[in-house]
Amino acid sequence: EDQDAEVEGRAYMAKLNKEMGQLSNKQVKAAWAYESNITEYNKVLKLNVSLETAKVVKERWLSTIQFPWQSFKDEDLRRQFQKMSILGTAALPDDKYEKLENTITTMTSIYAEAKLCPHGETNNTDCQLSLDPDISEKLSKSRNPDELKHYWVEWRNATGRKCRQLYTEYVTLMNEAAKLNNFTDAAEYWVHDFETKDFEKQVQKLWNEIEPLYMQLHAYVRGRLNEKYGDEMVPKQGAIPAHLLGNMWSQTWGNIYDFTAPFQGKQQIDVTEAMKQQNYTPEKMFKLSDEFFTSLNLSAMPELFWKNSIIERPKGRELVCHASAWDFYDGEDFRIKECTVVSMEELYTVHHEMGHIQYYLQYKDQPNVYKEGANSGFHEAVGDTIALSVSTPKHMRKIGLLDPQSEDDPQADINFLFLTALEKIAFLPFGYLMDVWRWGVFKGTIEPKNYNCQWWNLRWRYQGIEPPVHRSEEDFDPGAKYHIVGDTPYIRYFVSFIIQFQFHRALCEKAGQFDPQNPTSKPLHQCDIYQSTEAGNALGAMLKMGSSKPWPDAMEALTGQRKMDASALMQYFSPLYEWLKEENKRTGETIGWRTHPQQKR
Ligand SMILES: C=C(C[SeH])C(=O)N1CCC[C@H]1C(=O)O
Ligand SMILES: [Zn+2]
Repeated sequence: EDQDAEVEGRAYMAKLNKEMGQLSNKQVKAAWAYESNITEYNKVLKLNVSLETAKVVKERWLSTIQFPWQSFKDEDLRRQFQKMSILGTAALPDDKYEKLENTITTMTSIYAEAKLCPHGETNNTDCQLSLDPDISEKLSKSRNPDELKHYWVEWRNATGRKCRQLYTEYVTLMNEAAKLNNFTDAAEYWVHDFETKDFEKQVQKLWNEIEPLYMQLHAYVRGRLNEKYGDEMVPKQGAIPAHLLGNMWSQTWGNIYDFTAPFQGKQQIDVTEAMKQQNYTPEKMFKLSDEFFTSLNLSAMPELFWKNSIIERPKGRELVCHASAWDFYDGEDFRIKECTVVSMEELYTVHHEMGHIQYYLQYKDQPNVYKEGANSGFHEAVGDTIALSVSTPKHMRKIGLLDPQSEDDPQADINFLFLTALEKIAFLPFGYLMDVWRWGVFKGTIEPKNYNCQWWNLRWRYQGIEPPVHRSEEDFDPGAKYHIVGDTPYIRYFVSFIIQFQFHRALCEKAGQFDPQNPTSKPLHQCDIYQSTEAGNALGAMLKMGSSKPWPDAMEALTGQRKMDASALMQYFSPLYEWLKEENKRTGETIGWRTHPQQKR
């Protein structure tokens, strides 16, 4: 009868995939309606659909686990059953599931609707500044430490501080759900998705390999900040004050390129001004990205995408502005929601989100259960990999955002590598510590009474930054970051920032723009795979797999490697690494940060 069970199991799974697709479509539609227009009505609607869906999913799960799928002969059918046998948070009893959904929705709304008063205004009447675009622009452009401190502190008062209790409840419910799925805690449940034993060890090892490069970048940038803001504000051997790095969370430092660039006076490589002069619009940015993908013989965005996406902040309503890409699981409806501003930084976010949509398009004919990235890091890496080609001065000249005769001298080359390092290397410790903190919280090694203190210990230890003002356990600074209140895991971005360089190296090889036998003949950081159908076909073949095979198989299909490997990233940045070591030695910079977080007065 085993044979019959497998025959029946195959028919059952085919039907289940179809039904789960329809359920997902319904649930995503309700989530989209709410996140693109935050009203009480849409919140209730979204919650009801979630509850209803969870009930059906739990019922189906009870049938799924009846099958003797572990003994099925067909490996692929076993894999589908194995994935469907993990129920997730729907395993919670109805009232707790509703509480969990409500808690996440409430925290996300607090974050999305937060408004601040302008700095220096005494009459606090028109406090209507929102994160996107107003406050982000202040953090990016202001060179006034008091103004930067104002927005840094007030944002945390308006978001994290208001979510501390909610977050504690969220953690309890997440751990209950994890246990109902036979995981020790929610950390194990989240890490399970990577199907990689000793996953935490592997990412820790990757960070250790990259840390020396980060330390050199940190020392150099601190030197420039010390020049600009003085010894009092930026001690030469201390941690960097978090509010001076051009970003609300100090997670990427590209916005302070202007006064930190190694060779000043070189040709401008921040193309934001050129975009504005050429009347770039959000639509033009998306069309530019679409054309890059089609130049690789990958899929164009379908008409429905242009019709249903929201690519500019709509007026007169509240919405979740954090950029996102949506699969409606019906093979036709794919959308991006992004409060796009015209800037170079945002052009990369556009490519990032378009990479998600391209992945959805490539695996749209997979069974529903496989409509996901080989792992969640793969999904975050697609758009960024393309953006590594787009960002090259060579490509920017090709599309007219850099003037053609601009010099191609070694100093300009270092400047470009430095700008990319401010985005990619500066990010790595942040991308790592976000879930180190959350794994600790879920495991219970970080208790509610130490949430904020432990957060700053990690921020100090891995990023070498410190808060501009005293922090206490009245604050809840992790909650000032979208992914924490939005229940979105983050180690996926750390994985992405490693593997995107492996993908880039493999694609550049296929495009004839990199020779592994002679890596310096065509430097990896100057490679642009634009219009290479060899590269595009190889990328498409991997994307089409979705999660139908364990991710090492997908990685091998494209790169020939089966492991995450920092060597591609180190190869890409090696000219900068050498320059930074030389420069820091020449100027006598201290590498690292000695002083412990000073208790700010
Ligand atoms: C753009 C997205 C949506 Se998936 C994002 O959250 N990212 C992209 C890079 C890191 C991370 C962040 O903003 O913190
Ligand atoms: Zn993403």
